[in-house]
Amino acid sequence: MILSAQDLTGGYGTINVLSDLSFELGEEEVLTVIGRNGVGKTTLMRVLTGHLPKTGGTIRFLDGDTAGMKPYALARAGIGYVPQGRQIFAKLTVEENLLTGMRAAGGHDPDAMEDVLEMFPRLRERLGQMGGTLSGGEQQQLALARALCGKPKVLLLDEPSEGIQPNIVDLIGDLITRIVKERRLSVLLVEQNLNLIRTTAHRCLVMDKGKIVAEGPPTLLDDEEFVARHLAI
Ligand SMILES: Nc1ncnc2c1ncn2[C@@H]1O[C@H](COP(=O)(O)OP(=O)(O)OP(=O)(O)O)[C@@H](O)[C@H]1O
Repeated sequence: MILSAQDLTGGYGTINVLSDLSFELGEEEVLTVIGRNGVGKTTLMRVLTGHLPKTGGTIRFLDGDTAGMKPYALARAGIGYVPQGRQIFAKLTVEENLLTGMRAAGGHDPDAMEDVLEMFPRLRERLGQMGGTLSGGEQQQLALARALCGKPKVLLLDEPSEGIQPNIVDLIGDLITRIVKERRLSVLLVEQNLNLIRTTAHRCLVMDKGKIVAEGPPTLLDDEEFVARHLAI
């Protein structure tokens, strides 16, 4: 087990969105979090990465309690995060964006950049281009590459398929599978895209009203009624 939450609560001010939420992410596991709009998936990612405070419960990463750790400390410790909407720096070049990923994790390792560019030939061709002028699919690749530049041990991805055409979604799926195999990473993936879940996930957590209400293999998604109940599609 590399990352876990036990009885986690948290949210915005006095509004608790997460309600006694518990899960465990195993080593080299791709664990998908599914659930309808507004059940708290992004809130969970933000609490796990220290961008929102928890109000109760415990988060453990690599056998240590993360209580009190700020986002930069969690990034340095090895929690990589690609937020919803990608949030790359529009006015920085692709290369500068990648360097911010390295610095956020506390280092400057030219080999890390080279390793990442080997996975993303499209970005290598565009190192000098402004982030904001990339296509949506290229921006998602940049966000993923930037997180990988920090050599994380766990990657938290919030809806990487959002607003992206199907062939790039397939590419992102291949990259996730490759990253897990080659870098021995674990991935917590918030996703609504059935194809991406089916091709990458080892296990699914189903979230409703701030809690995990079910858990099982991706074959859960073969049940249309289940999909209609728990996915926002
Ligand atoms: N900054 C905020 N202040 C107050 N409430 C918020 C804030 N951001 C989100 N919420 C509320 O928290 C709840 C959970 O939102 P969250 O974004 O975590 O859901 P989600 O499952 O990620 O949804 P989606 O699938 O639409 O991205 C929602 O009711 C939302 O309105």
